[in-house]
Amino acid sequence: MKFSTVIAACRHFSSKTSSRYPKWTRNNKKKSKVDDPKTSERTRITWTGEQSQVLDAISSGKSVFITGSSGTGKTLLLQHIIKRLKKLHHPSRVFATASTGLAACAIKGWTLHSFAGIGLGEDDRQTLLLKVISNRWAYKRWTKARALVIDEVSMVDAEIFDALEFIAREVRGGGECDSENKVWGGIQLVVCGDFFQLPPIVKRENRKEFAFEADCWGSSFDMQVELTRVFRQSEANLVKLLQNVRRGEVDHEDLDLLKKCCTEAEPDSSAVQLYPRNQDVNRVNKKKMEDLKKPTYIYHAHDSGEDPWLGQLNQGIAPDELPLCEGARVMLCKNLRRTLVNGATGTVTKFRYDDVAVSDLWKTEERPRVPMVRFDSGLEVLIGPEAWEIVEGGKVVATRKQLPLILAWALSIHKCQGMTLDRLHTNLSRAFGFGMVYVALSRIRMLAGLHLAGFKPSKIKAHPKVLEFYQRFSQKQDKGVEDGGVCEDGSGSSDVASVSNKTNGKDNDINSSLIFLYQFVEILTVASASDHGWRFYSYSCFIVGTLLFPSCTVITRRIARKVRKFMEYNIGL
Ligand SMILES: Nc1ncnc2c1ncn2[C@@H]1O[C@H](COP(=O)(O)OP(=O)(O)OP(=O)(O)O)[C@@H](O)[C@H]1O
Repeated sequence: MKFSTVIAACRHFSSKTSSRYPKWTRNNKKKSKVDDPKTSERTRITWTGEQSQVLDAISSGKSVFITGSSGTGKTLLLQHIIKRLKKLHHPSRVFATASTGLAACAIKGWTLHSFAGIGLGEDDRQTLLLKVISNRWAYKRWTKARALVIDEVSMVDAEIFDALEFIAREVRGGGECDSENKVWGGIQLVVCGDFFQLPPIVKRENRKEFAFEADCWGSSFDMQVELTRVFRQSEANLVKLLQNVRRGEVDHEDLDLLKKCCTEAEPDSSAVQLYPRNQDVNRVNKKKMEDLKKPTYIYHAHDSGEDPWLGQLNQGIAPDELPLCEGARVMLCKNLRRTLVNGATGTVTKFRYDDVAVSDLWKTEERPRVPMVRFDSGLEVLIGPEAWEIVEGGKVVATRKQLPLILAWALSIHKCQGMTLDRLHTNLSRAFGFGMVYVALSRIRMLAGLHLAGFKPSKIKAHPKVLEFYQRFSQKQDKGVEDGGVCEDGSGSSDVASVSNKTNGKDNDINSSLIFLYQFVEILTVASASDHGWRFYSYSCFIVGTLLFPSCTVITRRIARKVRKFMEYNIGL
């Protein structure tokens, strides 16, 4: 049999069986501590049954939709899923994205739009596809991806969701996986979010609003799971109140609880103030600055780049103009290091001259000053300017340089999604749209930490389509029809999920071996045509040798990974 025939057969088999399965890291018997489904020793997390089932499903290559009310650990679980996906596939082939910049920061990922290369995403899907194809970097990301994570899906509309699926299928069709007709082009998809929280901003009329209305939604997932255990709050009456607010159906008991939280007193200085509208946020922050009666330094952002991207900088997180004085409450709007992350709050203690940190900024000043911030964690740090970039087609098209701080006595509700707060002061009488009251209230840990300056029961509302979606969702779970239906008590459909996982596990073992063999043959082919042939041949001989002795499997895998990395970086495979 000819060598090329063997390759063709292997290629065919691997695409038929499992293009979305990982190639090199299957059957790792020795699990890392962080990835143990039950316990993560490093952070002392005990996963619930539902969370463990999701992790198992991810390991067996399934596409999963994870939902659940606020504080059920979706983001935490997602962070571990990303680590696991990176081990399963390869870090460079796993793309973590979120619909907003803040949510993207929480998972150290991209915004969905910038990953996809679809600009603002307002065109029809054919135009968006052309945009991706003409953008070398975006095209490469799509072809390279083995796994795609999308967080805060409640803010992604149905048409974008369908367009992305179309792009994935078209771009990857006939590629390495020959996954033309596979949904999402064979990418393992992990989508997370709570549709009762903030909805997408839909500018065009008649545009389908929610991602679950997308044509491809049903076929995109092997498993859909609702996490039901709330971790953020432990008080039973608060958990019940929030569950009812989420569904827009509060009773007298809930209203009484909320009334008890209403206060006319000035908020505690350590409480974060949340408002539905930016005007209120700016008004409160300005007034607080004035009350301090301290010399104020104004930091103007330095922007460079081309239109229309320059205009987009103003929609970003870093403010155009940042007034600061001693005693100002601030929040970090960029991850600086592991202990200083986006969302960390603190107080400006003093200003220091720092010629180096601000050498290319604020040159007009006699001597540039930067603020020293004491964060609530106790850390005191001098904060220098940072850069935010908008990248299109691998090219930086606009840059903003500014201090990575925003005033934080008050914040907009859109900026607080995903946060956990100990003390919250809010006026929800001007809330607009669905889910806003729920997002604001569900930030707090305890009722004692909640102070309401204004509140109207009529502002508590859930979207009828979302209610219907979750009703259908729980009916499916109850019947155990869906593959991945997981019930809180572990009954019913959870059994269906585990059986299906086991069957897939067996298949995966076979797929894994075949894919491994296919990769090996592929390496030999490339090796024979490459300048680095001698190196590949020696690696290959080693692989063949160790394959004959099963006890050497670990070494084989290490070598195999090394070969693959080498090929990726040197030959661009
Ligand atoms: N299995 C677990 N064991 C212990 N604590 C957990 C577990 N899962 C989540 N938590 C904790 O619960 C809190 C809320 O988690 P997280 O922020 O991930 O929730 P979320 O569902 O993403 O909330 P939101 O929808 O509001 O963003 C965090 O403090 C997290 O550490």
